[in-house]
Amino acid sequence: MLKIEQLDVKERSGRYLLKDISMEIPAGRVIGLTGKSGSGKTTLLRSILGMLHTSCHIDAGKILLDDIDLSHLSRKSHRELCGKKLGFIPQNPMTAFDSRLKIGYQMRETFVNRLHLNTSEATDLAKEKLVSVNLKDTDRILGAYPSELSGGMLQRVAAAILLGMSPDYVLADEPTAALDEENRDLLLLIMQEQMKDKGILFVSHDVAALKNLCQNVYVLGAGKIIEHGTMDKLLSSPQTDWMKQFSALSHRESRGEWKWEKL
Ligand SMILES: Nc1ncnc2c1ncn2[C@@H]1O[C@H](COP(=O)(O)OP(=O)(O)OP(=O)(O)O)[C@@H](O)[C@H]1O
Repeated sequence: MLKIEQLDVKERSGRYLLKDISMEIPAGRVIGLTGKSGSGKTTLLRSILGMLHTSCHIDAGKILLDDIDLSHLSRKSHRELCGKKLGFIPQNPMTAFDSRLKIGYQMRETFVNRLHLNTSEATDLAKEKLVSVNLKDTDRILGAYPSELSGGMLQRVAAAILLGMSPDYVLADEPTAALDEENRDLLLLIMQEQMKDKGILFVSHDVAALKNLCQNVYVLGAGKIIEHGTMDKLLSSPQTDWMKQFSALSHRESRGEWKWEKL
């Protein structure tokens, strides 16, 4: 279980970026996180990953990963957990890759260093996982530089690395936001079918994805949890202004009149 208990995060001036956040992400469940732009979603993911900017710090509370408290770990110990216990799917996969190195080198190095495989085992694992995310032309993908692949392909390569690492918990930061419909559906299917034993925290504004994938959804507003429940309940009886607006827009979207833009 990944459990967050009464977490407060402050920036240097003393302003709270997160206040009294508590949530549970059990293994085998997908928990949604949504809310207005600037409400603190990325700050929460960064807190869990141990990647807060130096101008911010955890001021109170705990982040328990199977009983290890991450809130007081050194960056080095945190990094060791990342990959094996904790994985991340970024919004923009381009930022996850080194543009100067071929995909094959980056996949192999990750598997060699993190899983202690030899080069040939790492190459085999890379190929197997690329095929599992429907990138079947593995030699071409492994031989390509990141800039030679589309955003959807890179997002799938990032998913293939994650599947190879097989961490227990996955943090996904609006992973479908930059994808076309086909790649979006494919990524959601990969998460649903191939990551079904993981605990996933899924940050999104994608109503259909939140509805279909998540058992429980938390709504953040100005650094606090302002609502939570199933997506169906949040949409049918929204309590806060933001959720009322989100619900109204999502109804229009489902009739094909509206495309998502950040509220
Ligand atoms: N390094 C930082 N130093 C100080 N304040 C920060 C820092 N990073 C983010 N913030 C502030 O923290 C608040 C939450 O930002 P955050 O990026 O977590 O929101 P978000 O919900 O992820 O937004 P979006 O949906 O636009 O990605 C904002 O007020 C932002 O200005």
